[in-house]
Amino acid sequence: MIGAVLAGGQGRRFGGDKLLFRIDGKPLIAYAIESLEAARGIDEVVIVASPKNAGNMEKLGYEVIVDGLMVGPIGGIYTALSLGDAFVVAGDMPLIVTEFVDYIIHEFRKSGKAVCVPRWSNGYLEPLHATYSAGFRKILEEQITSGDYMIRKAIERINTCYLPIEELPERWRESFFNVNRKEDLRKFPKSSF
Ligand SMILES: Nc1nc2c(ncn2[C@@H]2O[C@H](COP(=O)(O)OP(=O)(O)OP(=O)(O)O)[C@@H](O)[C@H]2O)c(=O)[nH]1
Repeated sequence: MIGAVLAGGQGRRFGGDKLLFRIDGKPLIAYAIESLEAARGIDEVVIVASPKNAGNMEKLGYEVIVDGLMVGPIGGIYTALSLGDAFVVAGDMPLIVTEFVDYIIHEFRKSGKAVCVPRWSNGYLEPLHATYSAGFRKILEEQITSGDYMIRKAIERINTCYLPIEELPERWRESFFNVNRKEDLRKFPKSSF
């Protein structure tokens, strides 16, 4: 299983290159990478970068695959799946709980389904903290070709393994925390920002 970290956004709300923004001396994206590297279910971590970000990400010393589509996170997942089954996260999620990642990978394998994704009781999905099979790439391709880039719609077309978030340990929820704006860094406990 690949661990794929998406790094193709523009960071408009943050105002600049947020994934390289250093928190306690470490680039924001490194936090997500290290949490995935620690997961037992993940063999290799790859950054799925925009052509613009690829060089900088390579400099960090990680494996990079270039997303040539650039149609948003759905294209990042599509690119990651060219390498095989993947657990996909956003690069701006610094508090990923490794135990939760392993739980999702375990449930994915147990279910035999094409996707395993956490879901809130109001129906909201967390598709950037989910496991996808390589076979789901075909469905994503159809969705992208249709011109509608909503990941959710592709997921809802197939028989998916949904994990009810409210029934899981509450401490795992910090996994979903992501940095959109500079102010969000204040919520990041490790930061002295
Ligand atoms: N590979 C890839 N990753 C993407 C793409 N668009 C967004 N991402 C990543 O997906 C995650 C969520 O992105 P967004 O919140 O939509 O965009 P953002 O750049 O983080 O922030 P804004 O520009 O402020 O919306 C981040 O890790 C982005 O780097 C894309 O086209 N390709």
